[in-house]
Amino acid sequence: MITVGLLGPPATGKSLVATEFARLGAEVFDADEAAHRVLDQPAIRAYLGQVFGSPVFPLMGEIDRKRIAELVFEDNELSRERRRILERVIHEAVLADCLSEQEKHRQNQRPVFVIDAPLLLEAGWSKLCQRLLYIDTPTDIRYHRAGTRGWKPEELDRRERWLISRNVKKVRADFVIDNSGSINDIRQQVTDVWRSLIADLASH
Ligand SMILES: CC(C)(COP(=O)(O)OP(=O)(O)OC[C@H]1O[C@@H](n2cnc3c(N)ncnc32)[C@H](O)[C@@H]1O)[C@@H](O)C(=O)NCCC(=O)NCCS
Ligand SMILES: Nc1ncnc2c1ncn2[C@@H]1O[C@H](COP(=O)(O)OP(=O)(O)OP(=O)(O)O)[C@@H](O)[C@H]1O
Repeated sequence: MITVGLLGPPATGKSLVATEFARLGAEVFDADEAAHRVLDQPAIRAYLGQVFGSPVFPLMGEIDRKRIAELVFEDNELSRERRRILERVIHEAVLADCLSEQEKHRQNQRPVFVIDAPLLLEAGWSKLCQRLLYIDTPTDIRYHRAGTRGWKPEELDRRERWLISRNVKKVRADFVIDNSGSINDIRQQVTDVWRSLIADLASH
C-alpha cells in the first residue's frame, strides 16, 4: 500500500482531490472530520472547558466552532497559546485514529491510502506517507472558492498565517497539481497521479 499525504493551504482543493482519489479506489482519511469527532468526546470537552471556559466547550450539545476559531486564530500570544493547547489535544487523538485506519487498510491490502490533513507537515505526519502531493491554487481563486463556505479572505489569511509556506511544501512534494482550472482538469491530473502510483506498486 502507498500512503499519499495531501499538502496545500486552506481552500486549495484537498478535499476535492481526496474525493477524486476515493472515486478511483483509494481509502481516504479526513483529518478535519476526525478532529470534529474528537471534539465530541466528553473527556476532551471537559479538559478543554477548563482551558477555554465551559460555555465554549459545553459537555453536551453543539460546540460553537466559529467562536473557537475566533479564540485561537487571532494574532496575539494568548490566542497562540490556546491554539497550541487545542492542537496538542486534538492532534494526538487524530494521529491515533489515522494510524489505526492506515493499519486496517494495509491489512486489507488496499492499494492507496490518502491522508487529507491540513496540518500534515506542521504536525509531523509526513512520516506516515511514502508520497506527498501539493495542490497549487492561486490565492485569488482560493479567496473566491472559500467564499462559498462563507469565509471572507481574512478568514483564510488568519488560518494560513501559522502554516508552513507554499514554497517549502511545494519543494517537499513528489507531485504538484494545479487546481486553477475546472473540476474536470483536476480530475484528469488526479487520474494521472493515480496511474503513476499504481504503476509504482506494480513494479515493486
Ligand atoms: C478551530 C476549529 C474549532 C474551527 O472549526 P471550523 O469548523 O471553523 O473549521 P474546520 O475544522 O472545518 O477546518 C476547516 C479548515 O480550517 C483550517 N484549519 C483547521 N485547524 C487549523 C489550525 N489549527 N491551523 C490552521 N488552519 C486550520 C484547515 O484548512 C481546515 O481544513 C477547528 O478547525 C479545530 O478544532 N482546529 C484545531 C484542530 C486541528 O488542527 N485540525 C486540523 C486537522 S487535525
Ligand atoms: N477546480 C475547482 N473548481 C471549482 N470549485 C472547486 C475546485 N476545487 C475546489 N473547489 C471548491 O473550492 C472549495 C475549497 O475546496 P476544498 O474544500 O476541497 O479545499 P481544502 O483544501 O480541502 O480546504 P480546507 O483545508 O480549508 O478544508 C470547495 O467548495 C470546493 O468544492
